Amino acid sequence: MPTVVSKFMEKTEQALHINRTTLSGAVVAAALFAYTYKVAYPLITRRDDVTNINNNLVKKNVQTQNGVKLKNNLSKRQRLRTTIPALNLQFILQFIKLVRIMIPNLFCAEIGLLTGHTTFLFLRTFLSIYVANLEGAIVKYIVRKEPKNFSKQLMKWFAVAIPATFINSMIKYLESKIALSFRTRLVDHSYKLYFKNQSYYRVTVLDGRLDNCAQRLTDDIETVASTVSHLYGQITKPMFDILLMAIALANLVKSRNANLITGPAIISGVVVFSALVLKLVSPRFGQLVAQEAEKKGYLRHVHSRIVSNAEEIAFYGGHKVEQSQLRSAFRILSQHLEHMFGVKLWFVMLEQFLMKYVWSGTGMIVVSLPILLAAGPLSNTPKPTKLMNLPLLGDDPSVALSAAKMVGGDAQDSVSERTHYFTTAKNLLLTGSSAVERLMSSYKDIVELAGHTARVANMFTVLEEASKGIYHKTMVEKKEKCGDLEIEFKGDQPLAKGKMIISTNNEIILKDVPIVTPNCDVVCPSLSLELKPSQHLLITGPNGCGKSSLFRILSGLWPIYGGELHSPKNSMFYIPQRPYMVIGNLRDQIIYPDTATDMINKQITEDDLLKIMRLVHLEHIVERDTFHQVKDWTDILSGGEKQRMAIARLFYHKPKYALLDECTSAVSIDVESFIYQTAIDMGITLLTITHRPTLWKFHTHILQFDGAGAWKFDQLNANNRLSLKKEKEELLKKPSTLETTQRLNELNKLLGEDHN
Ligand SMILES: Nc1ncnc2c1ncn2[C@@H]1O[C@H](COP(=O)(O)OP(=O)(O)OP(=O)(O)O)[C@@H](O)[C@H]1O
Repeated sequence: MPTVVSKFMEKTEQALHINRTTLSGAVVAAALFAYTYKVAYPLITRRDDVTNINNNLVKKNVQTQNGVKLKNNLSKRQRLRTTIPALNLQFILQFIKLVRIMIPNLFCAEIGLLTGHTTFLFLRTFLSIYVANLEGAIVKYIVRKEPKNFSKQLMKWFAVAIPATFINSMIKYLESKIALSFRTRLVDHSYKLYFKNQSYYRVTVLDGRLDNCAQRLTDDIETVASTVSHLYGQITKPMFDILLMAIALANLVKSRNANLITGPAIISGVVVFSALVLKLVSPRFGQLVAQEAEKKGYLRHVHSRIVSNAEEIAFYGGHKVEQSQLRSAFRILSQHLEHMFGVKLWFVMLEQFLMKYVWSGTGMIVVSLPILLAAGPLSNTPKPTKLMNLPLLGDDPSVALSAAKMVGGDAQDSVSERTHYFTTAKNLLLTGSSAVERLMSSYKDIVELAGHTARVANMFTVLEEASKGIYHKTMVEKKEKCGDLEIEFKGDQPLAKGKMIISTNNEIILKDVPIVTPNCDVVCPSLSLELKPSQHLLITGPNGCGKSSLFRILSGLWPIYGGELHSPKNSMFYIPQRPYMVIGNLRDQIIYPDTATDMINKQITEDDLLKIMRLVHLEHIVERDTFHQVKDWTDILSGGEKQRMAIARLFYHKPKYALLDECTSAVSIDVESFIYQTAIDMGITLLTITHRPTLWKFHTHILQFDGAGAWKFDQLNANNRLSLKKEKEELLKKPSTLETTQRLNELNKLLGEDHN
């Protein structure tokens, strides 16, 4: 072996015209380059990790209010490190999870598509070898000046072109079909999770783990599906190529009576060494693409905010601020891309150097070894090889003969025979090495896939957990005690220990239920009340005292951290101050969230809808636009019209309880009173948040929050009004503070004595 190495060095020195010292210097320089890269790169990414954490902290800091402090940064950083996407066990587990969604069983359509794709890939490998030989034969007949044979081969060549182009197109077609099929499976799965138990709300409000769910649901899923489909072909095809080339090459080398161990051993050694070097210096592509997706998502988010608030921004003339925010979001993305390009530049350079030059050089050395190390002029007449027997060469005897000559059939001319051997072996090696190159460069794609896989798999995990009521709101400082309320924590997360019970007698009962925000701020430590059907409740209190939060708790949107909530199933209908308008026609606005089929099943006709529209004084819209015009109703309807449309929705659904959150603030007082009376006549029990005293008379009970966690639940009658008057008189005697002024304003509104 040492003699082989020494001879190899000698030949290399001669070939490159350099001495041994220069050669050793080059090797040391290459090693130094690899080492520097390995040391420098982690430094770059370490800085990147910190930037990323700081960005996250700043973002979360803005979100956390009411004195909630940030948690220990160090443990966060450590946690972040462990979740950096890369080619590791975590990626494999996440990938298996996605594969089980994309290919649910062995008899699904995707397996059929993959089998078809594999068959076509295999056929292409055979076909390219066949075409290569056919081209060789064409060249041979040109050289021999045999027009008849030349035409015959050319006809074959054209005949082969038809299946060849068909196979190539089919490969592309099937790759796209597989990508779409995978995407459909992933999208179906994610939509199911996204809409299960209001997860779309929970992940945005209650959970802090998914920063931009829309980006993951669209772009990331698409990238995972198309990359997996592309990688399948990119890995399978080179494997076929390597296998077939290796068989052909082994037969060829055997024909030279050369050692079958040394050559493959050297090639394998070099390939393994290059793979190790590349792995060692490879940038964290997974992490980089995950960060890129996050930044793209943020840019998209800023754009969509401008679209949905265009009118407000235009009124304020806020284009400068919005433009600077858009620019800054784009700058963050472009800086990241620049950083990525820079990192890729060095890696691609090294990759090209190893794969294009080191491998080709090694290949040339290996195929030349049987010639260079031969003891004298070639004495053995090479035997016909198995290569000739391969069906790949076609059934034309002249082609087979030509191949036989190429691999050494012409014993009289040893120089030309050695040239033929070398050329054939080199061609086979080049095809094989380009296949290995494609396989190795797939590594980069796989690591990039890891980034997108991590984002999609994490999204599935968070959606699954959110639908089960498991949340992780990061950066919340433990507030174990607030007034009389103790919140129990498991690790970092507060435990929602309250009970939700379905009421069988249609009553709403709250027993010691605290109102706690998703940031764990306790707005009211304990609330108890009982409400029967037809007991209409008026809810009052200063801003931020928890009125709307009570509705969120009653609707089951927010978890309850203690006590018991009894409420009837599917019997509450919430109407906010700014009602939501759905995509669709006028009928869809009224019946939302019912569909047209639901409406037919309920035997409600368009005449009934027209009657409802008359009740809310919107019949002119039906006359103008009909029930079937699809328009952007959010922009077309005025604020008051939208509120009346939401009331039309209430009259259509006729729920047991209506949760009305200042939902008629833009409706004129006479129409408002009519609407309230109609709702009561329909048998709907009202829970109303309002500051309008004119609505007093429609309610039987009152719940008053004081803004400091205390509350009063009472019947609303003349006595009650008297007690409010008494409270006002006492307040007037006290020195004026912010609290007393606020309460006085509140009482004035309730008593209808607000003269401002
Ligand atoms: N999604 C949320 N995450 C964290 N805190 C929230 C969230 N929504 C509301 N809060 C906080 O909960 C508290 C009560 O809010 P709520 O909306 O119930 O007030 P409100 O009494 O309806 O006020 P207003 O009369 O102004 O509508 C406020 O301090 C608010 O900042």
